[in-house]
Amino acid sequence: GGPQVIRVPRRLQERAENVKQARRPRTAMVSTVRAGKLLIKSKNPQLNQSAAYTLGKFEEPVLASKGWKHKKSFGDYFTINSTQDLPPFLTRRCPEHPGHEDPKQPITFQSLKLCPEMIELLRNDGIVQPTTVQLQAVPKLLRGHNLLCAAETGSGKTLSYLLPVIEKLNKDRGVPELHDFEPHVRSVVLVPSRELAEQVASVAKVYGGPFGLKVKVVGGGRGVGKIKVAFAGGAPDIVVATPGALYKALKRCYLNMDELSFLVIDEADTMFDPSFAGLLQSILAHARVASDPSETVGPCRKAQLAVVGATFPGGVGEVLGQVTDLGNMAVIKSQMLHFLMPHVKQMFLKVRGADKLLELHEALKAAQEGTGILVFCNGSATVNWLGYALEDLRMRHVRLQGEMPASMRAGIFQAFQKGLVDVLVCTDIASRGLDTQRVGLVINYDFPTSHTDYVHRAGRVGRAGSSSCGAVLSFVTHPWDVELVQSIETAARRRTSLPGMESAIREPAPRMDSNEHP
Ligand SMILES: Nc1ncnc2c1ncn2[C@@H]1O[C@H](COP(=O)(O)OP(=O)(O)OP(=O)(O)O)[C@@H](O)[C@H]1O
Repeated sequence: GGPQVIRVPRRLQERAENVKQARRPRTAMVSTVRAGKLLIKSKNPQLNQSAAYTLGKFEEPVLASKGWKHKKSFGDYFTINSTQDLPPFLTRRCPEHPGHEDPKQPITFQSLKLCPEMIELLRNDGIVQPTTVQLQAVPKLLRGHNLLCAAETGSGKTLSYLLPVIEKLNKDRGVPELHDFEPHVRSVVLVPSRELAEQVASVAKVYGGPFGLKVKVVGGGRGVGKIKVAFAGGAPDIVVATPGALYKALKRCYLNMDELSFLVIDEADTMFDPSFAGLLQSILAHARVASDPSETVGPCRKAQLAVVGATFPGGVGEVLGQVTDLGNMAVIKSQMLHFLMPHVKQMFLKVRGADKLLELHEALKAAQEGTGILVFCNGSATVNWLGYALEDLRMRHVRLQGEMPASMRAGIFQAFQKGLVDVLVCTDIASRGLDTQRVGLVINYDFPTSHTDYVHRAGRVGRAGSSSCGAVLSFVTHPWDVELVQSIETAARRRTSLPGMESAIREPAPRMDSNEHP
């Protein structure tokens, strides 16, 4: 007979069509490109994503870096474009700020109740409007609170604690020095590297010096003699120190923290990292930390504690909860914490290990003369090797890594900072806290091994006071780099914070009672 006709019921037909739809590649279904600026620009234009496109809540983004574990992907690239010209932490107007009468007027430092001399000093440096973190932190510290302050890189955290510290030290001159042999220090700022200590101390001198406050800096690696000398001339008002050096000074009684009014722990996540945590606890044992503002006044006053940082990955809250009562700390957390910076262009290039030097050379040659460039490597050996390779290519640069002797490290960062040389090849030692207003380009020669390191390295550009927003160029070589790249790309496309860092501050671990310790 004739051909057999099988009739498929209409309902079944519809269902089959639905399945086909769902199986169709997503790119063919949803175009992520709209009119206007691109957020993600990929080598394959199909994978571009417009700034105007919003990803659905349950929609999985299609990533430009999807196949990057595969060898075929070498030569592929994509860019996360900047979507705004100004950094998010600059305040223009803030109608919600109490005491700010006219919401149309920009807020100035006047509204922060700093003394007129200080406001004048700031104005001389072109600092007129407080950043969001300064706006929140300064009043809290002036009122005597302990503070946990989490705000993005380059948002002006240094002044947010130094200004109230200086203001209060200036107003309250303390008791005259009685015991010369053991100088009493009134405030201590702890930072993880000697370069950062120098930098914070120089800011403290600029704004504390005119009020007659004495600032000293002590860093490790130079023997106890140097530490002793630093305190030989009597008690400084502000000591900026690395934990190792401060601990030595305390142990040998070159310094005493009995009359301490302020203890600041900057770059908190590094400081609470296992490599420093023990030392930090020993230091904290020398300080009497106030548990509320009423204890910070009077003859038996205790010290205010400020813990400051740009990244608070999971775990920090726990360690912190063991050294201080988190319940009594005022918490400031900026809205953009752990987000990719929207004002910085970030490029990712999948490149073979053997081609990295060539790509780096091209990028350095293409950069505008006079632009500061940081080239990050994951280890000291790579910094040294790359240094020799760049010498062969006659590319002028300086190097900074933690395994250099302290004498060699001295002055290197300043030389770069002053613009004597444009290229600094370094490890993550330079990613933490160093203020690099002149840096226009960060190059990840080696891809960082954590989100935290990516955020801090990228945070060396686009800082408050920088003239341009700058850019980040990352070389991606190994399959194990790819997952991190993919999660960064996903966060960019979804406009969310980087994963794994969200809850560290909001949900601190409950405080462990001392008698519960094993
Ligand atoms: N209100 C302001 N207006 C303009 N520039 C400012 C202001 N406050 C600070 N700055 C400048 O911004 C730069 C960055 O500040 P700072 O080094 O304190 O950033 P940070 O938040 O500590 O960053 P990081 O997390 O990288 O340590 C400094 O050069 C500082 O002088």
